[in-house]
Amino acid sequence: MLTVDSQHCFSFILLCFFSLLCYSLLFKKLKDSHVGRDLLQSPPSLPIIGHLHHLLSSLAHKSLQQLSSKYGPLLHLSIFNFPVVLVSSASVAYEIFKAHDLNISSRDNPPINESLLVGSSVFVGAPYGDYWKFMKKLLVTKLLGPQALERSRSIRADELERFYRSLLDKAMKKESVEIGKEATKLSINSICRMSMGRSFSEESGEAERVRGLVTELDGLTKKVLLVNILRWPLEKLRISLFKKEIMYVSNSFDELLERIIVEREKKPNEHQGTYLMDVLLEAYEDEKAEHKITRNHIKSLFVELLLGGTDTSAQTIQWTMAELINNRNVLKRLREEIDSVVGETRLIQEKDLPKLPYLQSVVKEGLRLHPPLPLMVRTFQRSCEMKGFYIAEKTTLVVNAYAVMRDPTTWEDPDEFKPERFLRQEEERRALKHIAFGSGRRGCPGSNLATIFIGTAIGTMVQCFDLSIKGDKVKMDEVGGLNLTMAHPLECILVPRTQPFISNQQIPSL
Ligand code: HEM
Repeated sequence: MLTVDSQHCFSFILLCFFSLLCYSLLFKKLKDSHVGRDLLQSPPSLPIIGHLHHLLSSLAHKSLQQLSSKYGPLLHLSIFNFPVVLVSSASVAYEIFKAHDLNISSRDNPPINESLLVGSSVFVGAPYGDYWKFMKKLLVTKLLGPQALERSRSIRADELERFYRSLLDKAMKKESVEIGKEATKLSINSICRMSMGRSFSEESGEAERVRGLVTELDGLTKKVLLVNILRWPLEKLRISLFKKEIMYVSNSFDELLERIIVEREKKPNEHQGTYLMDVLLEAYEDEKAEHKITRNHIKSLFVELLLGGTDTSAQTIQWTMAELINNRNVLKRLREEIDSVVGETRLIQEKDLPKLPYLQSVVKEGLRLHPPLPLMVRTFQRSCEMKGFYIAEKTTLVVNAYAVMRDPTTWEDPDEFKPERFLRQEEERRALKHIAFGSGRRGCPGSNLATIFIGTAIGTMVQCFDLSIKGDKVKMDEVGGLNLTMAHPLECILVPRTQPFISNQQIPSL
């Protein structure tokens, strides 16, 4: 097995050219059962690598958006002869998620079996089947469903207050605040306490280490996507792409999570049945459990929760605050709503969110313009027809959520930050134009939690502080990667606009 890392990537691509030339001469295309049927339109491509260069481009979602605005919302791409269907409009996304949901409810695991990030133990990449159903049920009942969220409300209230106090402290010292960093702390601490009953210690440096690993993992997402999409040709050629980098981050998480698991195993009765971590450990030790799980299954799930649940919310908080700073009229209206509903004597909390429709619209609009995961990848399990076109089994599906949510045929002024659109038009609220959380049975199970994180964090900053930045406007450039990240992370000086609040937790009637 050949292992390739980033510095050798260019030579690797050259090698691939030659190897795949031989490969495509020696092996037949996947299947020819579509002969005589209508095939999707395919934009011009390069020899052998096909459309791979669009996915390798620094902003893949934009490169694919340009392709679709020129050639149409439903396209056939090929990568080394392996078929990919690209969806870029709300109407096609609607059809695919409604009519083909079961058929596209799997993603294919890439073949670094031993890795916690992309190996055989992952949940996000697990095929739709018994293991996925077992884990999804636990995730919903123990962490992300409405009743679980109700039970963990006081943890989030506590962490929101810690977030507020940290901002207040920096405001008093006139220190600039990196909004993304503060938001990451809020979401990591909340998710860890909600799922394991503990957060990582700041004093021992453990918390900083975890944030560092989440950032490294974030930087790996594009490589992970490539490994995913190139899975079949790489397997045939027995090449393992980016293995060293992926295994380094995977091993670091492994070490950290093993320590936590051993700690808990020493005190088996301390949290029995309370947290997701303990329920999983009970299932791991129970010979008769509904589904036999391994230690790696538990570790992989926690790595996925840390990545999928924390950076996504933190990025959205950062982008949306940047939009508010650049659109002062929206900020003014939002502040008026919060002042009139929450007042100036206590800190906003999540129970206020249903009474704050404009804040909810601001969150939706932030996610519409800046979806943290702009490309969603699935696999067609069986061959099917879509809009009269034939799609072969095992075709990779890429839904460009970024293009769908800026599609000028369905959104008025698609590139403008206009939260009112969600208040004004009933039609705008309908699902599937807004697909920041995906859709169907593999859609994001953390959407309610994410909406709470984003709504309360933005609400706190708008309610409690005036924000200023260097220069007139925040620069809104995106940086390459699979996640939609700000090229110039948002830094603000905060000035308190309310008297410091006493703790919400001490007000029993709230
Ligand atoms: C702004 C925040 C978030 C965004 C935009 C987001 C977006 C997404 C998207 C686009 C998917 C893939 C959906 C699809 O293929 O249809 C996904 C899957 C997932 N998300 Fe989220 N997410 C967010 C926050 C969270 C949170 C807070 C959690 C949990 C703590 C979470 C856990 C997951 C999991 C476990 C999956 C995999 C689901 C499966 O494969 O069945 N996400 N998310």
